[in-house]
Amino acid sequence: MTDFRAPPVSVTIDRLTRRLGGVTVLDNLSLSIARGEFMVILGESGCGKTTLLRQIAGFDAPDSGTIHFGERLMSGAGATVPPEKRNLGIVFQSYALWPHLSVAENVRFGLELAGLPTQAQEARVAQALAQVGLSGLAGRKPSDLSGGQRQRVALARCLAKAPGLVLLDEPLANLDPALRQSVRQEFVAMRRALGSTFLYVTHDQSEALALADRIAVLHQGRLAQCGAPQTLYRTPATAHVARFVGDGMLVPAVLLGGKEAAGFPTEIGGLRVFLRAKTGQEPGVVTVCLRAHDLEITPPGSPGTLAAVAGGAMYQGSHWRVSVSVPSLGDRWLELEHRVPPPEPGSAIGLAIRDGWIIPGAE
Ligand SMILES: Nc1ncnc2c1ncn2[C@@H]1O[C@H](COP(=O)(O)OP(=O)(O)OP(=O)(O)O)[C@@H](O)[C@H]1O
Repeated sequence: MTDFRAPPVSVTIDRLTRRLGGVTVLDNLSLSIARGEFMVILGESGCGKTTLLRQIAGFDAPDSGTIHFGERLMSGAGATVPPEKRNLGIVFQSYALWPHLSVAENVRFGLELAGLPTQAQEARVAQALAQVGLSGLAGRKPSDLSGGQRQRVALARCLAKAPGLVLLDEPLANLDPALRQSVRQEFVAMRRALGSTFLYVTHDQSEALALADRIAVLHQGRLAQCGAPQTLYRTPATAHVARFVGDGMLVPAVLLGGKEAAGFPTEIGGLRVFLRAKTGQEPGVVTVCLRAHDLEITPPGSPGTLAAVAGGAMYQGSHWRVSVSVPSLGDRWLELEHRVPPPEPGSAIGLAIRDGWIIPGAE
């Protein structure tokens, strides 16, 4: 069979600004997505994710800034290439299927518009439906499908079209947790089958961490950080990213000096520990991001630990998630992962800090 897939495109967003109803929804945003990359746009509700996707799809034009696909100017600087001329596949959370058409007709719809010969259309539809496991349901109407099956039809439509760029707007939002996991796997398979560039919008950090080559965190219409999932998790650029990706706990601290063999000497609540920091971080008051697995309960009074008090614990299967309160940090509550039954609430404990990341700059 001939390869009908469109080559993946790169997307370059340069200083894009969009104001809506007097609010700057996208604020001087620049972002480059490589050919064939799986980029996830992550951010809380209202940060501008859908507005950005609409800009890339060509449903809306920017106030300033440009969008290029490869070398080709798509939006801004006088250009407005309409959505149907952008060779896109779009998967919405609402599925956006035609209710009066069958599953196969929905998948075929875009191919008819593209003027593909009937036989080639049939072949692509059959192949796409087989890929998402819906061959047996080709004649059904969308109303006779489950939510997961409907979303698979939307994926099949995308597969059949084989575009250079696939945009996905919260595609799992309407599915229950069990289905989410399996449809998520479909995205991975679809990406492998198409080789297209994927741009996936979500507010769900676990989806982002699981799927992305790189994650772009959007905060109030600006790019807070863009990098590989591990980079965002281990070295968040801002307090917002630390909290939003991996539920980082933020504590005040004092960086005491430059890097030593064990790391950057830092004082947290009166305890001297060695942490990670960006090269060139100035000593002084800083904010530290701690993860639950960086903390450890020790016997009370153990050397090199903070005096703390055990709080409640929640059993999570492989471990307990335990809350502890630290008097020298103003009775701040921290959470940690504990592999054996935890101490009774109210018990005095020691708290060891094994790792932590100093948020760059003074916050
Ligand atoms: N046409 C409009 N007029 C005025 N404000 C708008 C308009 N469209 C969007 N906004 C505002 O712009 C902001 C960003 O909206 P957008 O839909 O892009 O956010 P989002 O990150 O996709 O949120 P969600 O995850 O809830 O879908 C919101 O505060 C929204 O209220």
